[in-house]
Amino acid sequence: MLRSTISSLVPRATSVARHMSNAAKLTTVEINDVTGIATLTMNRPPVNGLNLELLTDLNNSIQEIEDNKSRGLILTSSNPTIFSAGLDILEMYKPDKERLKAFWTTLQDVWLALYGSAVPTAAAINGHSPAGGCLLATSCEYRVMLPKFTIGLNETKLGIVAPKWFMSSFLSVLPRRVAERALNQGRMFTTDEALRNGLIDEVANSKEEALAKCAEFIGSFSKVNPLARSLTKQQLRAAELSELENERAQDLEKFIFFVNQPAVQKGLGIYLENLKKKSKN
Ligand SMILES: CC/C=C\C/C=C\C/C=C\CC/C=C/CC(=O)SCCNC(=O)CCNC(=O)[C@H](O)C(C)(C)COP(=O)(O)OP(=O)(O)OC[C@H]1O[C@@H](n2cnc3c(N)ncnc32)[C@H](O)[C@@H]1OP(=O)(O)O
Repeated sequence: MLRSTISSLVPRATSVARHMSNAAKLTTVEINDVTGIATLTMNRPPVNGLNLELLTDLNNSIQEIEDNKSRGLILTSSNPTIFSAGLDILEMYKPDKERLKAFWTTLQDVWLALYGSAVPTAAAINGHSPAGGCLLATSCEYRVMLPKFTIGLNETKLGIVAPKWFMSSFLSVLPRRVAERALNQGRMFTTDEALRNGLIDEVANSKEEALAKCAEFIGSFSKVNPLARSLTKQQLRAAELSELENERAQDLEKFIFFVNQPAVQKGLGIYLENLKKKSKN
């Protein structure tokens, strides 16, 4: 922490971004040598569906960014129209028992790491962001979104239930009555609606502008002691984090039980079929 305090006082050499992670992975991390901010990009075509491998790479990348004492983390996508389609439904439909366990455990890890991250976090939402995509975005401290996309927790539309910790992230951003109604309806907000309701903080007209606005937000902490800032954030988020930490095993059990219910499997099958039909038209 002292290192980042000192480095915040020392002007950095001018240079372009430097890659830390290798492109064969489903995420890349680029550190801007001038600002010290890390951009974490999801890159799993076609829709950044969060499967076990993408979640594993996300988790490792967040860890890498924390370990390297980056000045902040910006989460974005390499896809020009999709931030993330949320959880890869194929992980939950007719699942393999062991893989399903690893999948959910890694999702828990990612949420704990991102929501509880010591560094300032922001999401440059450069495309649609349903369900798990919205979870990632609302785990960050700041959101900038491009026009004409959608974001929200649409789980009820799939016949599934957003776990409590998904709701915690949502509730950390939206007023309770807006969150409650949206969760019950499985509402997807357009960019304009998201801005009006406070689900996002700003709108940008291009990905570059979104990244710049995220960097500006992170830069707003440049004169704040990083240790004081991160301890303040951690205290504010401690209750939700401990709730999952203390109930991880039960949360996993509940998920496995719920996903394996015949009615849930049937609903997921129909939802997938409709998605495939839509993509063929
Ligand atoms: C009492 C109980 C208490 C507690 C409960 C305990 C546990 C809770 C249990 C479960 C909770 C689980 C939580 C889940 C959260 C989720 O994230 S579920 C996923 C929700 N996601 C969606 O609904 C998004 C669906 N996708 C879309 O809307 C569109 O695809 C999207 C707008 C993202 C992009 O549109 P477009 O660019 O037109 O692309 P296509 O629709 O053509 O899609 C391209 C191909 O990708 C496939 N695909 C899309 N999304 C997904 C996905 N999420 N998973 C898997 N596959 C996906 C799509 O089928 C196309 O495939 P094809 O090319 O046809 O093969």
